Amino acid sequence: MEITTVSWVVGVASIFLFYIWRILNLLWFKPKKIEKLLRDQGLKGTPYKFIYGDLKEMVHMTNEAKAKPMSFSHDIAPRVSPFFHKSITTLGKSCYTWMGTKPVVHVSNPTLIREILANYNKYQKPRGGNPLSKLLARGLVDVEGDQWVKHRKIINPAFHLEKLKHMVPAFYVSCSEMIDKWEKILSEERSSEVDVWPYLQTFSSDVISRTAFGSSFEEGRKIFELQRELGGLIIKAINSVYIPGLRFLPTKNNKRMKEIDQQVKDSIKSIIDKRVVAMKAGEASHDDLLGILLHSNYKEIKQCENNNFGLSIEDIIEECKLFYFAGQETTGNMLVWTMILLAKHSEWQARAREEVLRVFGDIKPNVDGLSQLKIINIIFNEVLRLYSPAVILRRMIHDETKLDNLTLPAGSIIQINTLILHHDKDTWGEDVNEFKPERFSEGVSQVTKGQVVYLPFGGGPRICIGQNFALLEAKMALAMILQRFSFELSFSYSHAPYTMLTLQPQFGAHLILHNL
Ligand code: HEM
Repeated sequence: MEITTVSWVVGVASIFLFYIWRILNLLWFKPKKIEKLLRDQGLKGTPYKFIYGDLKEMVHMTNEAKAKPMSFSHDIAPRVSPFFHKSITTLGKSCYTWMGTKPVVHVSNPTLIREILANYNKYQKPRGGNPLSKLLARGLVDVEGDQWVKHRKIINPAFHLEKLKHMVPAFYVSCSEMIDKWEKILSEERSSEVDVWPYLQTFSSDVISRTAFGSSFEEGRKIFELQRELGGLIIKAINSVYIPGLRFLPTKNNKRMKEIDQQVKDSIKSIIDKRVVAMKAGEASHDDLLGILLHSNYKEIKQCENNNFGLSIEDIIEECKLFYFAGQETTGNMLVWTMILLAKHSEWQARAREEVLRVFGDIKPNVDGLSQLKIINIIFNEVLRLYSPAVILRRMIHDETKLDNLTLPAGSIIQINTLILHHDKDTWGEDVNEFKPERFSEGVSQVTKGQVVYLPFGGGPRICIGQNFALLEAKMALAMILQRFSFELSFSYSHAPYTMLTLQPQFGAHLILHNL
């Protein structure tokens, strides 16, 4: 009896010690081993700190930077990415930091960046973070390997230039609605202060609702309002709590997030069901993103004569949700920074307006004319360099990988600091922090000398699928704005770029609009 009790106690103690060892290994010994491995290869980095890695310092530095606006300068990396900026400045352009227990290897060598972005099977999108972020966006951004090839092939036709032409009327209507609101504000006086940021957000959101769902625009708008609420709740959850596990409890916020997710899925499904019925009756439009996607999916299934080859309805729901998250905020941001920069650099605003008036006069902008806007093109290039909406690109390796002369352990995160690369003196020259659109006048590859150092839309096979869509939309909006208004910075404008997923003006974009 006693012997049985002793063996039972020994058994339980062994299991207990085994788990303690596994936890300690995961949280301490393994990261410390990785740290030594990276250091022994000559890479400098921050020392690993228990469980959190650099998370606490990152949050602290970000909060400190966010506490006050900066003076008007385009040298924004120290405010936007204070921790990564400091790490790269003090440890070198190639270094490592810690995201919890995972090493983050920062890569800035253009040849290695090219290799990472080209090999999408080896260097995959990071996984295993907060499961709540899955509610935000899945679809194309969240698949790998053959699945990604299949998704991208079916979705690609929706973004062909030929198809995008049909979306231009939706860009025009959404922008007219925004301009009407500004004209109403200015109806009493010739000039008025307007925070243009919320208007540009609504504009880019309406564009996606219209172009994604066509005639079901109003239903689409409601869906995207819910998605915006969901986005806010998710960011709050990710930012406010960093005690592992706590964010997954059934709190009021967490419950609301799941509720919205279900509502959004049900509503999109109902739009799709109606559309499929209309398609079968030969009455459906093929000119909006959903129509093109369903058509392309149907073709793929028919060609392969097997339902397994196409996307499921669940997949299509996720792609529709993704269009909103990937396309709304990014394009709104690009436009808001363009307006802020043109308000500050009035000579470029005048040159852009001159071009728009020369091409269109005061008539409605059309696709052919938009493709002739060269000054606006170089202005966008420079805005996307200085104020890139996506400030970092991340990849993860699942097996030990050789990158140049480094051996990177499985589970490492690879980080390409787009914003910091775009502000690197060694690449762009002494005037790196000046707004000089003319640097792009001979094209992007001329200024970058063909190197992979300019990545506002990412690069390689997984480059942004919506870049032509975004640029056409932004050109239409800017052309229409320049036809009607001139603008300058208001005294109440505070320069405070910061990231909430993408790069935004923290205190809005207060401009003085003048009726022309
Ligand atoms: C100025 C506007 C935009 C910017 C700056 C931007 C930026 C980016 C970047 C940097 C990536 C690559 C991410 C990575 O490699 O990890 C990306 C991917 C993507 N973007 Fe955009 N984007 C914009 C507009 C849009 C629009 C309008 C849409 C759709 C309506 C869109 C849909 C997507 C999708 C689906 C992907 C994933 C592609 C894939 O993984 O194959 N984006 N975007």
